[in-house]
Amino acid sequence: MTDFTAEVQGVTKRYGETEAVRGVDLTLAPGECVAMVGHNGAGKSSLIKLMLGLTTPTEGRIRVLGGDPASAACSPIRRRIGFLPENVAFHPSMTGRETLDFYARLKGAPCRDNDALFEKVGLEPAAIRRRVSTYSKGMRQRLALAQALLGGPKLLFLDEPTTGLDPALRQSFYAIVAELRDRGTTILLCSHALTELEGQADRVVVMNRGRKVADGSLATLRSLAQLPVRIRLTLPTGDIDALAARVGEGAALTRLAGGVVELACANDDKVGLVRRIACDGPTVQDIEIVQPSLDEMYAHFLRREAAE
Ligand SMILES: Nc1ncnc2c1ncn2[C@@H]1O[C@H](COP(=O)(O)OP(=O)(O)OP(=O)(O)O)[C@@H](O)[C@H]1O
Repeated sequence: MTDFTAEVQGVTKRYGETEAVRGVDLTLAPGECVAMVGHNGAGKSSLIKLMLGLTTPTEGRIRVLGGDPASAACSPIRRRIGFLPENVAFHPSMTGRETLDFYARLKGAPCRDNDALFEKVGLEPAAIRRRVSTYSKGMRQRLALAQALLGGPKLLFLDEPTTGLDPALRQSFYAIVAELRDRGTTILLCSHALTELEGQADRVVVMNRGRKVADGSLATLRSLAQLPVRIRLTLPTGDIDALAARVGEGAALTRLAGGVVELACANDDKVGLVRRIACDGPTVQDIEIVQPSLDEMYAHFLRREAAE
């Protein structure tokens, strides 16, 4: 018996000549929210389909909620899994309520819980009565999320859930994700919108051409990547030369627009550098420390993989 909600061990998935997933090990612990990132064709959807039991591994082993998700005996397990696919297509002539009732029956979930689900995802009663063909992209995505939440899943797969949503909708979407995670739902979230994943995920898994090339918390990935930290300073233009003399060669200095200067240094050097600047140095009006973004770390791990 394993403590993990999902466990992928040495899994390879081949479609003919194409190796979509190559020797991947991955675990999802109960209540964890894990972000999976990777280029188009990196193998993210293939991995999700394997964990859903829609396909079977060419090599390796998968356990989800204590069983093999693809086995016929595990349909009770599959009922505890929610899935929001990348491109959701609902029948246009069905109303929101008819659609959710239909999926509830397929999943063996009680239709009486659907009103609570509509409320959770923010679909108003008037919208529920309308045909899906009249829905905006945001409303369709809310309905898709309600569909994924049918039956109160213990494990939730969200494939590109916020594509095409406006910033306010994305925020409300992530608020729902945070609430689910707080209640113990394990979540695997795929996205290309790396910046918005920062602060949402406990762990980030980076996929490249079917392989897992990095796996850890943002802090772990930052320390592995050893990318420079940027210190942005606003100061009078006349003081920039004095600043350059003071920081010496320990940090690369770049002049940005609006009297802003950026210093790039190793993370371990940043506190010492800020002290040197602050002590009787040039007149600094503002200071901002910018950690490497998930975009930069992602690019770093892909470069490293290519070099290897
Ligand atoms: N059913 C299939 N038959 C043949 N090849 C497939 C099949 N499904 C996926 N592939 C191939 O496997 C590789 C991985 O595809 P996958 O859809 O898993 O990537 P992805 O990371 O989800 O990409 P995207 O971000 O574009 O959704 C790609 O080369 C794709 O063409």
